[in-house]
Amino acid sequence: MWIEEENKLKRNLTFKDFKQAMAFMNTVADIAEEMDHHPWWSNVYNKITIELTTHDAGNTITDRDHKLARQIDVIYDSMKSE
Ligand SMILES: C[C@H](O)[C@H](O)[C@H]1CNC2=NC(N)=NC(=O)C2=N1
Repeated sequence: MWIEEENKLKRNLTFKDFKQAMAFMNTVADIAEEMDHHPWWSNVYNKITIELTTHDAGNTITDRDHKLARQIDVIYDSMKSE
């Protein structure tokens, strides 16, 4: 699950394969645009590292980060069962 470190929420996710990781990123991208709140993330094959912090608040953790984190958990949990 998420850890709080260096004023960021951090989580590492693993997927079935690269395609599923990309599908996840595209789904989250839509949510991030709707929320106008965007992750810092990196992908290597079926693994994604995500860090959430709020730049507008001086790179601290705000409710916007927790809200996006919850949305990310919902999307990830829905894909794991695929
Ligand atoms: C101009 C734009 O609305 C702001 O820069 C938004 C965009 N996405 C953002 N994402 C994150 N993580 N933090 C922000 O403060 C933020 N601000």
